Amino acid sequence: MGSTRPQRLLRAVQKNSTRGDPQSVISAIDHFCRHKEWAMNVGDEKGSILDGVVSEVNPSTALELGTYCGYSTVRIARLLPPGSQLITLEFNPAYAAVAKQVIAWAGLQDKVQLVEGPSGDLIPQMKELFGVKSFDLVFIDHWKDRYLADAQLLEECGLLRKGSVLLADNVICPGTPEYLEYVRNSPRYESRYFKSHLEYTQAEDGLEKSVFLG
Ligand SMILES: O=C(NC/C=C/[C@H]1O[C@@H](n2cnc(C(F)(F)F)c2)[C@H](O)[C@@H]1O)c1cc([N+](=O)[O-])cc(O)c1O
Ligand SMILES: [Mg+2]
Repeated sequence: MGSTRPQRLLRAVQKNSTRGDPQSVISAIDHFCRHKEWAMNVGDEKGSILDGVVSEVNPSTALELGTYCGYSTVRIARLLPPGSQLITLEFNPAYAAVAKQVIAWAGLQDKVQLVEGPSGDLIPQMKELFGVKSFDLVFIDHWKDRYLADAQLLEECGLLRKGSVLLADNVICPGTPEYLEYVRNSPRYESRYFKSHLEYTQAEDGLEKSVFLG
């Protein structure tokens, strides 16, 4: 059984970065994806926009939908203040296994709770499983046809408060048209588009930042 791309990405991290140094892990993944094998990480260009929003929000509780190999998990967790927590949801056990090792290699395992399963089941359990009152920041980067349903589920479960920030990847490429239409037209959100490029390419893509107004 040959290796998978996530496994090769993990090997590149262990070979080309320093244990306990998140920035070196980020650089090793970006180098691997730019020069060896493309992978669907948010990447360095959109990643800088993500960093800016994380720093601005300075969340005590953050949620990520779609861990994949843990690249954006590391980007977010490295910026979190002491005592804050990032919960990241991953559906695919093989991806979760790789992400756990990437997060541990970066030394960020104490700030991150990686939970395996479908968002539809897990989001309603956030309060009872982790004592979450509400999320200050949600980074949405999972299946594009789940963005809208999961944003509405977060609302319905009372997991958003006045000022909670949703940051969505890929709103242009591959695109999330119904989510975009919702957050841009709903009176419950103040939404803004950050134009960028699809990771490691020159294609247009961007992030949509939407503040929940309560
Ligand atoms: O399809 C893309 N991303 C889909 C990403 C999907 C990832 O989210 C996980 N997930 C599914 N449900 C959950 C939850 F939350 F339920 F646990 C987590 C999946 O297992 C997968 O690891 C994509 C594609 C391109 N591209 O250029 O094609 C570029 C990108 O940046 C992309 O993100
Ligand atoms: Mg993405």
